Amino acid sequence: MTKPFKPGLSVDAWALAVELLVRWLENNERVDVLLDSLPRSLGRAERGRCQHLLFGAVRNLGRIEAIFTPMLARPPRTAVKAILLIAGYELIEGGNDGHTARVVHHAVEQTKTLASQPEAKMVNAVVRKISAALDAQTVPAALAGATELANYYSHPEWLVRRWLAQFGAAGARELLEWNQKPAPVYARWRAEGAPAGEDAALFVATPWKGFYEVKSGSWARVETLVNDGTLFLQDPATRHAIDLLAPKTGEAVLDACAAPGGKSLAIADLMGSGRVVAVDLPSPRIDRLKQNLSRAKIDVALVQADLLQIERLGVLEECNLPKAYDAVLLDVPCSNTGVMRHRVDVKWRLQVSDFAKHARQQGDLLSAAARLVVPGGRLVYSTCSLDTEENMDVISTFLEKTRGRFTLEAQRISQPWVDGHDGAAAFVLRKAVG
Ligand SMILES: C[S@@+](CC[C@H](N)C(=O)[O-])C[C@H]1O[C@@H](n2cnc3c(N)ncnc32)[C@H](O)[C@@H]1O
Repeated sequence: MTKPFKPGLSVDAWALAVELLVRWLENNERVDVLLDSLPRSLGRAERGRCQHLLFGAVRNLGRIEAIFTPMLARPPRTAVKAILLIAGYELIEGGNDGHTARVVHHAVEQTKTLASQPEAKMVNAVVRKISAALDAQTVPAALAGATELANYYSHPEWLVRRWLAQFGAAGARELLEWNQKPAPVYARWRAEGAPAGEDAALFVATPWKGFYEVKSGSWARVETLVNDGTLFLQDPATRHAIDLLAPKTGEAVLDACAAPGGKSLAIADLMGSGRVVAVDLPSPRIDRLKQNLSRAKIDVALVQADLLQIERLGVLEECNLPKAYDAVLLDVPCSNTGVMRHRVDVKWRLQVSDFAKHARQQGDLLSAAARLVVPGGRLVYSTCSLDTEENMDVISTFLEKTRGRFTLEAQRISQPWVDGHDGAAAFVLRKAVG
């Protein structure tokens, strides 16, 4: 086990990445939560390097583990496994002449401090063999089976099988390749116009109106722009739900699963005036929602409540808020299969049974949200899932259950390998007038 953080201690990013990876391997803590636990005193560059190594190792875990596991007589201690994974990721990343020798040397020196001298000897031999094995690997052939794809592209085999069945060999392969690339950071520019003056140099324009890619190394200034509300860090895929909701000035709009508030803010930005109500369960996510909503130009009411109970308990009436809304957005919890490039640990947490579990919850939330729509009003159901079971299947079941009281007017599905950004799905349903 590596040493725990000590405030004020001078630490290097590599050792910190090993420590976080140990915690992830042992306790399955979420990687974003682990990163949040890094000491505040850590410099921006070290924090960035630590994140890069941790994400890279988690993203490539399956491929590296499949190489080194058969080389070892018994499983290594977790700290040594973390060292092998991070060194393995550095080898995958590649570098100039002498890169392998530098990676081996560094991993060996770190093992002496973070583990033990005998383990350093083993790391020396195994990292060299990982390098040779990676050099010998070739990209799987066009019709490679699920096992080979799962190993090479570092995904659970059951998930690869599911994607092969849903997206075909070419789509599944492109999705796997997509998920293995480091994800750019995107921002939605909230201020008038586009980034100008010195700020223009921090961003790359995208084909998606209002969205910019944040250039690496821009973070110091970008953080200020986030804090003063000029921009919001958000993937272009989020626009689909907002476009379909089409909130208008003066309307009453409910964001029924709002935290951390990216879509509430986009709704408020479009409306100019009107009533926006943001609902989410009481949880620590509410603090981020509050913080983000304080940046909206119009008044957004925040309600901490369970959407499934909101009507029965008369929560909206108690808060003097409308009981029904011109437009309701329901951005449900889901498998996150559309955002795995950003959320690198999701693929290792997900279980095949999660899809049905999510679909049941999504169906219940959809029925609850539907009761809060005025006659003639619109209900947008959205996910960041690519999976039919959480998208069209949920909508079909809902339409069947509501027997003509709602009509599906439009849908948008983005697939990363087709659209060039995160995956998402959005469906707009119109409530009958009578
Ligand atoms: C995908 S996230 C929403 C993201 C948000 N719309 C945004 O753009 O920032 C799903 C949210 O649904 C919330 N949620 C789950 N069950 C809920 C319930 N029964 N009532 C209210 N909110 C719920 C979760 O707490 C979570 O914040």
